[in-house]
Amino acid sequence: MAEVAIVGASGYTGGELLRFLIKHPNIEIVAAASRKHDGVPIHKIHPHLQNTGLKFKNIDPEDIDADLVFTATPHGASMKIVPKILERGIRVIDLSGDYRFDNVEVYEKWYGIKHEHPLDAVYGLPELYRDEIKKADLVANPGCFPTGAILACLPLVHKNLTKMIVIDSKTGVSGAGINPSHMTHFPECSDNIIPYQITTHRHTPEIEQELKKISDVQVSFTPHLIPIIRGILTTVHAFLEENIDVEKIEKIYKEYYSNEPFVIVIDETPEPSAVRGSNYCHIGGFGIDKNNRLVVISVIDNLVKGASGQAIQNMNLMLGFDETEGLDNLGLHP
Ligand SMILES: NC(=O)C1=CN([C@@H]2O[C@H](COP(=O)(O)OP(=O)(O)OC[C@H]3O[C@@H](n4cnc5c(N)ncnc54)[C@H](OP(=O)(O)O)[C@@H]3O)[C@@H](O)[C@H]2O)C=CC1
Ligand SMILES: CC(=O)N[C@@H](CCC(=O)OP(=O)(O)O)C(=O)O
Repeated sequence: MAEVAIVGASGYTGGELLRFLIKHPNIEIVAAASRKHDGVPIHKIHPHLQNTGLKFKNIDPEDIDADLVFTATPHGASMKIVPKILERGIRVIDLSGDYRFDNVEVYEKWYGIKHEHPLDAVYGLPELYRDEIKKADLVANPGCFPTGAILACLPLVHKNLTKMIVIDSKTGVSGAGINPSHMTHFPECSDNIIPYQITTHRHTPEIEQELKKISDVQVSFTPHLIPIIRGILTTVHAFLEENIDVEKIEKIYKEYYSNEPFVIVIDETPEPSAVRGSNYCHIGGFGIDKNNRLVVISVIDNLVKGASGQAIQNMNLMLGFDETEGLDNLGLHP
């Protein structure tokens, strides 16, 4: 059994880590850290996790003893915690944006904060960096929008079929975490659609960083908050450099993802409800119009493939388990 701990266990992604790890056959949870809920049984905050015997503990990250620690903490907080854990020889998967950037100046510009402890990390998208993740001490788990967007674009950029990609994403409200804000207040976000951070969202440079490593593409990104709890639907508009049939595009996507356990290229139009609660990404909805604009749609659950499920996929790779162990949940529909 491998021993793991979760910092930020009282939050939404912390709750999802607990949900999957409780059932993982090779894992023992040795600490569910929370500053606010010391001694409180986890079901008082995560009411679906009954009869686990686990309690939150206000434990200093420096005192955690485990084989691997998940830091499910906000950006800015992770950079203060992660180095202290790594210094003690414990491997870390950080769910925040703090370690996702190759260039710390890009991070500081888009996040608007100074990075106190830059470190080398592996970007935790198994579909791109599986071999590097296996050996990594620090994995920077990708952002939720970048996961859905990058997966929807990878086959195209690998084949160099486009230089211009416009990404339009709709997200569920749980993407904003457990603490309410004006935008996530029920009367504001229900029965409504809220475009936000137009041209300024910090996931733009993250998507661009990974796609530009493969080919020279320009990326535009706009997020919208929609009144669902979980899920991200991303519509990619890619302006094609050559005339190509949509059937050929579908074939390229199916071949590219043929060996991936969690990415399925479907014949139907993707809908977020089909991946709710699961670690799957569905890609489909292919079409090409008279302007040679290709449309591709991806869906993920922001809390699972967009965060905690992907983090467990990375943990499985790091600890030498089957990549799909503990993630065999097919999801819920409707
Ligand atoms: N929600 C989502 O869909 C996704 C989130 N992420 C990222 O994952 C991380 C966690 O997100 P999420 O679970 O939604 O966030 P939440 O706000 O729901 O939970 C974060 C938890 O971290 C703890 N925390 C906050 N500040 C600190 C601190 N300074 N030191 C230690 N613990 C702290 C809090 O617990 P307590 O006060 O009890 O200690 C809190 O419950 C964030 O970086 C987020 O951006 C990534 C992808 C998707
Ligand atoms: C609805 C909502 O607010 N969503 C969040 C996405 C958070 C996330 O997953 O990304 P990070 O891990 O990079 O913080 C946002 O747009 O900032």
